[in-house]
Amino acid sequence: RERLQALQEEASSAIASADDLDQLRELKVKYLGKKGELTAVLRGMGSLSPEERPVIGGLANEIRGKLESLIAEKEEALEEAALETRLQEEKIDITLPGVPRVAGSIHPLNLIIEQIEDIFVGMGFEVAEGTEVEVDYYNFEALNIPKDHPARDMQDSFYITPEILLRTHTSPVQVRTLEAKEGYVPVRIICPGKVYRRDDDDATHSHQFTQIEGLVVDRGVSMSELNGVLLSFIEKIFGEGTEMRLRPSYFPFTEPSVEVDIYHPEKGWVEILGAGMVHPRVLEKAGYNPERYTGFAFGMGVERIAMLKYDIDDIRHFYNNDLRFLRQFR
Ligand SMILES: CNC(=O)COc1cccc(Nc2cc(Cl)ccn2)c1
Repeated sequence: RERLQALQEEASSAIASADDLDQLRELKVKYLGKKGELTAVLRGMGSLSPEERPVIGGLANEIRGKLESLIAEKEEALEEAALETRLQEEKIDITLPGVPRVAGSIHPLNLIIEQIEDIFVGMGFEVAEGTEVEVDYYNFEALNIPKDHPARDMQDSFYITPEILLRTHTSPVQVRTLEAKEGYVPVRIICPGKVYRRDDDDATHSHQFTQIEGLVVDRGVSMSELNGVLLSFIEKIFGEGTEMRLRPSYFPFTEPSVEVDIYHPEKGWVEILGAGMVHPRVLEKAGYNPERYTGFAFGMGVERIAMLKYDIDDIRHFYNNDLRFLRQFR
């Protein structure tokens, strides 16, 4: 009897002080398991007298029941505590702002190039591209720019050898395309690309900039078609109702030549591109009979268009890769 009492005391306090489920499980095996201490007592009952056996057996079973419910309560309490701990540790504050996904974005120059390409492709133009390193013939000679013309001076162009240079416009691509078309019409192309000039580098000039030229050659192409194509382009880029005007100008490769202005609400009339009817000598050199075919061409600086459209004050922003600038074009 005393052994049972002592065992109950010992087991009850051990259960009460168990601080995790594993300990509790060990106690369950230790006291109530097949080789447990209580089971051992029950086995040892053979040595008791017949009148003592039922009393001790009853007491032992009573103790077993008590210990089992103590363990069950403790188990529940420990599970409760474990859940509470997890709820505390794994708690998340759903009102916190999400983690921003840093996404890339298209460079503003490429944005504008894509817009301009889409507009002209919508008017039946194809996009033609070519190398940035060119030879003198295609960059100057073929465009009716004679050897002694100022544009060919060393201070204006980057020469690699006396015959090889960085192209100063994308016109060479136009000429090469004309040659490839071998006199077939219609030619309707636009040529975007990087071009290089030795101007000094300042807020409005950069050694490297991006130009887009357009060219149409067919039978009976007229200045009025040029006018219509340009007006349609300007309305799409700068918005319906944008006013356009043409001023007489001069380029060696077009005759007549014009400079095209748009009316900017703050800046007034600003030049955005040059154009003209393709000079007969340029057609001839490219294999087109100027008696039979006529054409028009135009050229624009993409940075200039972008600066006007997005109100950018310094062309160098396009090349400094300052994220504060680039992020504005997400
Ligand atoms: C920024 N202003 C400009 O870039 C002005 O560029 C222009 C103006 C007029 C014509 C052209 N291109 C051209 C091309 C051929 Cl193949 C024949 C005749 N002309 C480019």
